[in-house]
Amino acid sequence: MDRVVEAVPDGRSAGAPAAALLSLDGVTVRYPGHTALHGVALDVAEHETVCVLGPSGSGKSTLLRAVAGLTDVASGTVRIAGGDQAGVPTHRRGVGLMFQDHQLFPQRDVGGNVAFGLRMRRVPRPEVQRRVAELLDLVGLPGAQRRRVDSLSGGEQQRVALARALAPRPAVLMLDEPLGQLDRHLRERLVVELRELFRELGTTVLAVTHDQGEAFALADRVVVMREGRIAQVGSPVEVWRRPADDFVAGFLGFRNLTDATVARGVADTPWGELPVPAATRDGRHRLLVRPSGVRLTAAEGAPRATVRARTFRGDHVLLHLAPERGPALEAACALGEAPAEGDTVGLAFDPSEVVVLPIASDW
Ligand SMILES: Nc1ncnc2c1ncn2[C@@H]1O[C@H](COP(=O)(O)OP(=O)(O)OP(=O)(O)O)[C@@H](O)[C@H]1O
Repeated sequence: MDRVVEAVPDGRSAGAPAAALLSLDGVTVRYPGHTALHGVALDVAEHETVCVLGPSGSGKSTLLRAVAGLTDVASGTVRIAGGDQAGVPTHRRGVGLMFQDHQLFPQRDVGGNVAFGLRMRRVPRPEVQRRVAELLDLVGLPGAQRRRVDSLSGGEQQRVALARALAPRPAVLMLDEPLGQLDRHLRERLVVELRELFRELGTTVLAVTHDQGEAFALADRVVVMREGRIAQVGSPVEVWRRPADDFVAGFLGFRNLTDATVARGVADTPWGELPVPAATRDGRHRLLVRPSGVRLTAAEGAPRATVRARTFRGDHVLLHLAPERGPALEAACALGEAPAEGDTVGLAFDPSEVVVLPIASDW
């Protein structure tokens, strides 16, 4: 039963890692007429990669900007290596930035752009050339030193911006949608290479991305934001297996969510009765049933559903089901066993794939 999961009560404030290089404490950011961050607390350990996820407008970019000193902090503290950054300008914070709107220098060629931070730090020319070549290889633009920036596609420019941010090997590298415009194939390759590179360089990374897959592949810990607050912090596995609440579960793409009343290990739900993890207390709960916990069965008397659609998911098929009772359900099904659209199937539920969430959120 190691896959039985209960929502972690402290999921919203998962433990601070040791030796925080970057530390936010009670950080509030206000724009005219709008509070974008509400007392955010977050520690990022040295050498750690933390990815911030969340819906549009939840404050992800504002969090990065507050750390970088690009946005005023109304209250609270940002510390880097223990030092309070209040009043410290961006260029003295030891942070490397790659932001969506961070333009390249159009008058410089690719090599000149990547070398910029190194030249500012008076790194010797042969070392600059070596590092620039190495970084351009890494981002998939080998030998592009002499190319004009305006001759590059948007995706290529993004790769140059990434190389430029990495070049000075900053203490904290901050990335806002670093791979946003790249095609999937390149993104997947770069995520793996970036992770290796960050490990090798010992870089501490705070990144914002819309792409869950990217965040989960890149991060040691993910932060899920909601309306200017942290909804959950944890390792990708923790967050995936134990979403702190309904919001996080929904944000991760889980659709099988329902209110339920539990008595003696059985939940009364709109889909009928289903078994829940043995440790679940009796009473009202919010339940998440993972698609892998919705099984098809030929058993007599099982609740029935019609297959509305099937989505190919690489190693399985996601079935979109219309149950006779209750709202739509998603079920993960092995490739060779997927029923056809329009088929009627029997349903069974696996309690080890049922997650018990808090009934109400205090947002
Ligand atoms: N300069 C500004 N003035 C006023 N409001 C702003 C400003 N910048 C951001 N906001 C607002 O603050 C909130 C948080 O914005 P932020 O850009 O941090 O969100 P985000 O999570 O990064 O969104 P996205 O994923 O769309 O980039 C939003 O409601 C946004 O409209």
